[in-house]
Amino acid sequence: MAATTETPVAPDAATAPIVLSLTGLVKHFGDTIAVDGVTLDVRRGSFYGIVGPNGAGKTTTLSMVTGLLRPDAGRILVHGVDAWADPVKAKRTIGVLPDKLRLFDRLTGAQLLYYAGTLRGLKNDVVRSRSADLAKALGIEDALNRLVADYSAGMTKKIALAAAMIHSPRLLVLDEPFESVDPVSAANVIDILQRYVSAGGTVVLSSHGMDLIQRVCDSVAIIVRGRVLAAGTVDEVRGEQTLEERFVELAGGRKAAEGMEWLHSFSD
Ligand SMILES: Nc1ncnc2c1ncn2[C@@H]1O[C@H](COP(=O)(O)OP(=O)(O)OP(=O)(O)O)[C@@H](O)[C@H]1O
Repeated sequence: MAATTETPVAPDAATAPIVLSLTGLVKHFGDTIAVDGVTLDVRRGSFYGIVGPNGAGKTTTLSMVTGLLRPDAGRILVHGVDAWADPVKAKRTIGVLPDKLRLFDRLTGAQLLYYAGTLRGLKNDVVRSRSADLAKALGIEDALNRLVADYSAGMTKKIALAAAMIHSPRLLVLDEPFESVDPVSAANVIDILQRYVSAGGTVVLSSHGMDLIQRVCDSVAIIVRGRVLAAGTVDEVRGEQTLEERFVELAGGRKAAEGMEWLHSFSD
């Protein structure tokens, strides 16, 4: 894909404060090193993409940022607050869309949003009006009174996204927000997020959608085997290539489709 003039502009490094700072993050699971010294800075007003192959450590990194997993080593500062020394203060400013959605799915969508909003200290009427706004923007108004357990995958993602945003956090950490979401809804969500970023919010998201990251994000980090192999503005990271080409290069290239002839010898 050719370079576009629409590439989002990264916040000015000289003036925009760092709202999320990761230094030397490490996480092991037994003998597996899931995250191996991740260091990243995200500035206010940034739309920051995290990409990497399956198993690269993206979810593990984001889970440490949002307080779901304790790091073995390293430091996370959210708006200058150490996320593991003072998690209550740090979490107040974050909205989280976790990867494995563990929602209270015996609640209706409206009840889930009510729970999310009141947990964050919002008054009843504020929760109700924001729930209505979010449901309308995400196209799930008709589903608000149905049990979340009965939602489709995309609808579940949307209600979780609404729950992450309802308290208008300064920083949104979204793990694969567009997975299972249809293209029209994804475009609506992007629109909402772009307006949020223009107003000074910050988005950090992981995704496998290289075109989407290249189009929407101003900055990106490519994580491979638990390490940041490239980070910076999207244009810095991709250089003369598309982001996808750069990603494939750093991830070790594509494997030639050799062998597997058995798959073409149809057994019936
Ligand atoms: N709870 C866990 N117990 C054991 N190993 C884990 C656990 N969570 C993650 N891992 C391992 O850590 C590594 C990184 O996983 P992670 O889920 O962070 O990758 P990812 O980049 O988010 O991948 P994907 O793109 O497939 O979602 C993988 O090898 C994974 O098997």
